[in-house]
Amino acid sequence: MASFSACSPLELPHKFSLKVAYQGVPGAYSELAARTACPGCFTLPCRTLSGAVLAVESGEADRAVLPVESTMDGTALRNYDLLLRHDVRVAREITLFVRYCLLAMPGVRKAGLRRVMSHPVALAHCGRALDRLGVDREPVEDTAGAVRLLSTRRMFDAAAIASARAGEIYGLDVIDEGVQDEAWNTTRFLIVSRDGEVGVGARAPKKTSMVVAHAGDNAMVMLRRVLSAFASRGVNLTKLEVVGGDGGVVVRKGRRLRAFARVMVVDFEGSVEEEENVREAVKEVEGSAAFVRVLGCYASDRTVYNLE
Ligand SMILES: O=C(O)C(=O)C[C@]1(C(=O)O)C=C[C@@H](O)C=C1
Repeated sequence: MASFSACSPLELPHKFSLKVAYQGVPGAYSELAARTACPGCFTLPCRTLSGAVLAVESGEADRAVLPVESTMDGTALRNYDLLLRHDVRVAREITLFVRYCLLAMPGVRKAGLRRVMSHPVALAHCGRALDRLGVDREPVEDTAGAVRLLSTRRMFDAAAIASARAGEIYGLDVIDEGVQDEAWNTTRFLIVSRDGEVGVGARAPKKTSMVVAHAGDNAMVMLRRVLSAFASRGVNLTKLEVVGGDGGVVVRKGRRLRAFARVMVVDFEGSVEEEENVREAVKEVEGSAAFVRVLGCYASDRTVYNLE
C-alpha cells in the first residue's frame, strides 16, 4: 500500500547542490518534483524534455526529471522513448499528488472565460470541467508556462490550469481548485542521471525498470513469456504495461521497410545488479525478445507526495 506524505524529502540535502533539469518554467509540476526529490537543488528550466535529458548527457545538469505515468492516463511512452534514445539511467522515482487549479488574472470570473491554456496532459485530465465551462482549449508547453503567459500578456478572457504554486509565482488568483476529472490523480516522475544511483536510501528496497520489445509475437505470447520469467523466480512486478497497439510492418512497392515493435514497460522489485534471480529473469526475457533495455536500478519509493 502506498503511503501519503505531506512533503517529506526523499533524501537529505546534498552536500554539493545538484543541478536538476526539467521541462517548463518555475512552478511546473516537474520543477516541484525536482525540488521534492532533491531538496536544496538548483533547477534548470528547459524548453523541451529532450533538452532536459540532453543537459544531463552533456554534463550541464546532474539530473533530469521525466513525467512517465499518471493515474488518469497510464504510461507516457513518448517519455520512455527519450530514455531509450539517450545515454542516461534512472536514479530514482517520485510520485506527486496532482490537484490542478484554475488560475486567472485578479478580478476575472469563470463566466468571463473564453479559453483555457495548459499542458496537453493537464487539459486532458480536466476535460469535464472544461466542457462545463464551454471554453476553447489551448495547449502550451507546460502548465506554469500557461500561467506566466497569461500574466505577462495580461489576458482577461483566459485561464490556466496549473499548480497553486505557479499562481503565487506569477501573481494569478486561484478561481477553482481540484478541477481534474478524478479526485485521485497522481503523476510518477523518474529522475535520471548519467550513471544512475541507488542514492542515499541505499538500504531501501530496490526496483528495476525495463523496456522490452517484440517485433513478431502477439501480445498474449509476449505477456506469458515475461510473466513466467519473473513469476518462476518469485520476482514481483510493480508495473507492466503493453504499449504501441498491434505493431506492424510498413511495406512499400512490395518491399518490407520497417517493422514496428510492440513495447512493454516492466518494473519489478529487486536489483539486476545485486540479485541473481532477478538477473536470470531478465536474461530469460532477453532470450526471446527483439530488444531489452534495463533503464536503471534504484530505491523504491511508494510515497505519494502532497505539495498542497
Ligand atoms: O506541465 C507541467 O507542469 C509538467 O510538469 C508536465 C506534466 C506532464 O507531462 O504530465 C506533469 C504533470 C502533470 O500531470 C501535467 C503535466
